[in-house]
Amino acid sequence: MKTSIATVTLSGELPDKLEAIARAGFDGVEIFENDFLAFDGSPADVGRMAGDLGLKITLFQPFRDFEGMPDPLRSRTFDRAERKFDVMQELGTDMVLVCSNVSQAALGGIDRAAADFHELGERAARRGLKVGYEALAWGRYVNDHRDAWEIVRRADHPNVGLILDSFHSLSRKIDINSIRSIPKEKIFIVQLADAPLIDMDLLYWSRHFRNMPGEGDLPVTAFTEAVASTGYDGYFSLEIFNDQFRGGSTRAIAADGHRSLIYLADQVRRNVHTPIGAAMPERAVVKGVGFVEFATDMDESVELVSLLRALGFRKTAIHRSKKVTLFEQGSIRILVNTDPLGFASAAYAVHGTFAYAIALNVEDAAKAYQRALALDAEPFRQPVVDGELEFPTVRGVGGGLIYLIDDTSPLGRFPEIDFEAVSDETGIVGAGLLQFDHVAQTVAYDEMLTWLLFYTSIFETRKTPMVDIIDPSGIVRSQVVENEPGTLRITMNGTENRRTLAGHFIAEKFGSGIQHLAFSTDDIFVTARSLRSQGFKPLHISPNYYDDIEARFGLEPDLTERLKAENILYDRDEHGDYFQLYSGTYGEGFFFEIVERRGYRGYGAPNAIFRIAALKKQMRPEGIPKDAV
Ligand SMILES: O=C(O)c1ccc(O)c(O)c1
Ligand SMILES: [Mg+2]
Repeated sequence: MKTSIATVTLSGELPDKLEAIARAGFDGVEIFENDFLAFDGSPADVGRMAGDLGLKITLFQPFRDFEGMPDPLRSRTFDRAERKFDVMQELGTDMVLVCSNVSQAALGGIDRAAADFHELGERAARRGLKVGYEALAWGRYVNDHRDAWEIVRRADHPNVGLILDSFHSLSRKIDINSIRSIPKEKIFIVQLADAPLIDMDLLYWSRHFRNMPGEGDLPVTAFTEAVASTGYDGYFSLEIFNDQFRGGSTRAIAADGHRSLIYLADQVRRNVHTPIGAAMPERAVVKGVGFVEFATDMDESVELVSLLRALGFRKTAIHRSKKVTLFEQGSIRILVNTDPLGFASAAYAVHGTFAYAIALNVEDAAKAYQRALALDAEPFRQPVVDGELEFPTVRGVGGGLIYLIDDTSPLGRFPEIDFEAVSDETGIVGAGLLQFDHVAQTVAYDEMLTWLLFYTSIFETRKTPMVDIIDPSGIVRSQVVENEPGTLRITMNGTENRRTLAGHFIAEKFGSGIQHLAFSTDDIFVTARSLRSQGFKPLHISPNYYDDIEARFGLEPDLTERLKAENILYDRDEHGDYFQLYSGTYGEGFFFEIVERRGYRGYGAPNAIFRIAALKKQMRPEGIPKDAV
């Protein structure tokens, strides 16, 4: 797939945009006229900058309100076009995008528009240029690619072709099969954008809420499949108008864009066997969370370890060459790394005690790694001692690590190979914790789409609709990435407001990362009792909560009493019941959760407000300012 992106997608000045676009790996760039007008240099300077970076200028755009104008406006639009052609020739691009007319002055009529395009084609041809016509979803007469195509067909000029833009076609639910019969040489370029499904005015939706393919809800893959079925082998160009992107990190947004196109090409290649993308292994099937590793130091590890012990974890092994201890319960493994050397200690120096790494147990770690790299994941390596394992590793949220392990290679036997078994003399008995239920990451709001695309493109997962979590100090957006069997569940909470619990965590931890770990049990009451006997102090939940849920769900008073006695939260969905028990907070707001699912598929979002209020109350003395609650 030949990739391109419009400068309008990114924030910053034109040179920064071009640099980020080249660095992300795009082949081409669409120069948006406003970016050029705001730039203090000649068209030739822009052309040279792009050329030096190895970027082809795929398009100059937009040229507005052209077709169907009555005289004398008509002759003026042709004069305007000639001026644009001058700029294009200096820039070194051969194509201009003409978007359908929105002017009140415009006259309708397919033949009139076709005649105008024929003449424009003649003028363009004299200079060796091409004209592409795009139907804006809100065009006055032309707002459907089928009509734009009919105009292009009747214009009947080799220098006039069609520009398809997934947003305009999909936002208006136009049958995309209509694309299949368009001759590929008449499709001059294809623009791609996704968007979340929001019921709003088309123009406003398009100008503010577009996002990268795979980040929204539109069937962009099916659209691209229809384009691919024509044999089209030109550029696929991202054109994303998004307020957040225009205020975001230029490089990060460009990188997301490139990833989105690789992933899209991979899906199209698999679905319709059209070789539009490079072959790569399938999305990795995750069988479970292999372990979570904390970075800490000797002093701070004391409190963490006592919390793990209170949760019923036993020390089972120590690393052969590093200061790393393995704790286990059920199939849950937690590593506590106090080694003064290496990445963990660097992560600790920046963030304090922190769950900085997570191992995903996949079917085939080598293949998963290959796919991650094909999708632009950043590889990570550090020296390992001879005879010890080297996990394939990529950088994850907040600069943390994602190790890839499997059961088919020696990687899965790391506890025997890299560790030496020890026996825990503390007499700790387990509390019935079985496995990781979910890993909750708190991320800066403007990184949520980045990580959503990262997880869903590399791993066999799906996203669930974003929900709003009510923090007493503001809204936190929550997005789940999970797989069908529930062996990988990641919740991402995003916020910009540092008075929320999530925002406080990001601010004090210097960035995004894992804020809580949830473990499963198959009997929450037995677990709660056993934890209590070992000195675990659950998060105290207000008695008012229990009066409310008794009424809301029609619970038996006896059950309500048991929940209240153990500070267990309750929720229910159409699949079953959910029970949640929380620890207090540790450090800047890290905590543990224990859940029992009886068929329930969600994450207890309705309980979040009560849980957050209780956590904040507990943190208040040294944590969040009192007025934050
Ligand atoms: O919003 C617009 O005006 C606009 C302009 C050019 C495009 O290619 C487009 O898709 C939208
Ligand atoms: Mg467009």
